[in-house]
Amino acid sequence: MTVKAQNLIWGVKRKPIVRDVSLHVAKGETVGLIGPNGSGKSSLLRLLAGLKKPASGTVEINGKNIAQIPRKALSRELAFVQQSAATDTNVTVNDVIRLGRTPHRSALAGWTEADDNAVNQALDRVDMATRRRQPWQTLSGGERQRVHIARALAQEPQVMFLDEPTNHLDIHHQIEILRMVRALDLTSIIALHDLNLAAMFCDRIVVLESGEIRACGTPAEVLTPALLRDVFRVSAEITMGAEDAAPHIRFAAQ
Ligand SMILES: Nc1ncnc2c1ncn2[C@@H]1O[C@H](COP(=O)(O)OP(=O)(O)OP(=O)(O)O)[C@@H](O)[C@H]1O
Repeated sequence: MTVKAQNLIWGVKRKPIVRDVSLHVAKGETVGLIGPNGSGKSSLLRLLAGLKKPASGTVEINGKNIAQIPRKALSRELAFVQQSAATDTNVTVNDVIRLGRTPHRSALAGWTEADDNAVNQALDRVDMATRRRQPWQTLSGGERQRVHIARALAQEPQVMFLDEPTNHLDIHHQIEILRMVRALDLTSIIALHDLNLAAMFCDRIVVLESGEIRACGTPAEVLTPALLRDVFRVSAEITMGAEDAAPHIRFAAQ
């Protein structure tokens, strides 16, 4: 599914937070959203996913304006993995992931084999199949994060929005989760702080600065020493990978 944002504007009181953002994401693309703290990444993701209403501008998923799609129908198409999402404490891993099936179920229908398959697959994908009975409150931060990703996968969306999904994860699981998201046959937009991971796993990168798109393109086009200096205020050297390998950023200590 394609995602198309046109002239999105959103703010709080008199403070503009997302300023005239237009963006087109192709079907199957993995797009990284990077930018300094407070640049508007989470706000933009929430606008794109229909969790916030823009002051003006539109978001279309596969050509349909999301403002006109009922919430439940929208939840069958797109999933959102929040930054450290809260979950009811008195539940198991399995319970949390089953919630991902809610948009696919009607009030009268029972739990189906398709629901079971989606939950089992999601558990396998995040490497949590052996933990399905574990109480949520006993999980580590990284395990909770993986369970939230599994809940989104159980939703079987066509578009996935992930807000810093690698927070709390060890390096193995950071790479595993991003590799998996990229390999899924869906469109994904991921807010990330680790620029090298963004370069490794994203087809394109969008750079936000003070709520505006500062740059947009392939990792090699976007991640230049000048942009890193101007937007992130760091000195860095970029080593270009051979053929289609990702560029690698080496940050200077000062
Ligand atoms: N509901 C709100 N009320 C007031 N200010 C808000 C609200 N939501 C976001 N902001 C402000 O908007 C700015 C952008 O926030 P946002 O969370 O979108 O940034 P971000 O790029 O995701 O940041 P980070 O990298 O720190 O997670 C911040 O200055 C934040 O304080």
